[in-house]
Amino acid sequence: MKLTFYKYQGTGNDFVMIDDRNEQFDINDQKLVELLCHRRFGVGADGLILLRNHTEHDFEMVYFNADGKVGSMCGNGGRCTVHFAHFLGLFNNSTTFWAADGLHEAFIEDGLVHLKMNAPAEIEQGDDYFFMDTGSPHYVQFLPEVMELDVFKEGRNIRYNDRFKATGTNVNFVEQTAPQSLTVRTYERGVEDETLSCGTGVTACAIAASLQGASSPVAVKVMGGQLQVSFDKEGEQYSNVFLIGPAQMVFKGEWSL
Ligand SMILES: N[C@@H](CCC[C@H](N)C(=O)O)C(=O)O
Repeated sequence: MKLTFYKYQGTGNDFVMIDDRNEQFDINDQKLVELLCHRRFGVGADGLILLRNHTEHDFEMVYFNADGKVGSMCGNGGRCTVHFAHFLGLFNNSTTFWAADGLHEAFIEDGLVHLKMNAPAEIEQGDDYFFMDTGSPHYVQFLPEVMELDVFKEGRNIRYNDRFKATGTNVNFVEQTAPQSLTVRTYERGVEDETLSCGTGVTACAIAASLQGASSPVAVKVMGGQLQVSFDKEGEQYSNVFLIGPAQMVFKGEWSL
């Protein structure tokens, strides 16, 4: 039996994408997801996404991390799934879809996917960090010269500290390069390594930057490209948070089961 898949990338965060509207994929097959994502024995990806039908919305996105476990929200994966849904003809101009953290709206304009993100319900601010959930949990730390940092080592230290080791967190290191511009590098839980981009992470970093004076939109450079985050802010309440950036179908393939 053959499994048809599409390889996607959004600013270098890459995914195995499967049209699973007939629900043939066994979501409990953690080993298969892990193998498909494996960079030597499989297709290679940071995560795997199933596009499924939804009773009230255009589609549902089911996201798995590269470790094979069902994940929380993935912002870049969401942007890629919107592109894929448009490719499949599931919407024309704008769409609504269901994901792990609930409802999302999106549209494609000038080749960029605009994905509405769920604003964090609360934001923890420590001496040298922010922590919030933008669909996935994110620890955010500002520092100078982020390109000099050993992100794998420093990210792993935080992800596996006493507070986070049980459920994990993603860890973002941010350099503010101009009042409205950030450079972000992220250690991702479930991949357990630095990835080239993390959409929910970039969203958290832009919100953290706005709490320190940045206004919307915030331009964010990541290892795999350029993203933008726009939002409305009233006090510490955020709404209309949009993650904006490119999404690309790289190739189509078949996996023999
Ligand atoms: N790459 C993602 C985040 C995916 C989820 C993350 N690995 C987690 O387990 O929290 C993104 O673009 O948001």
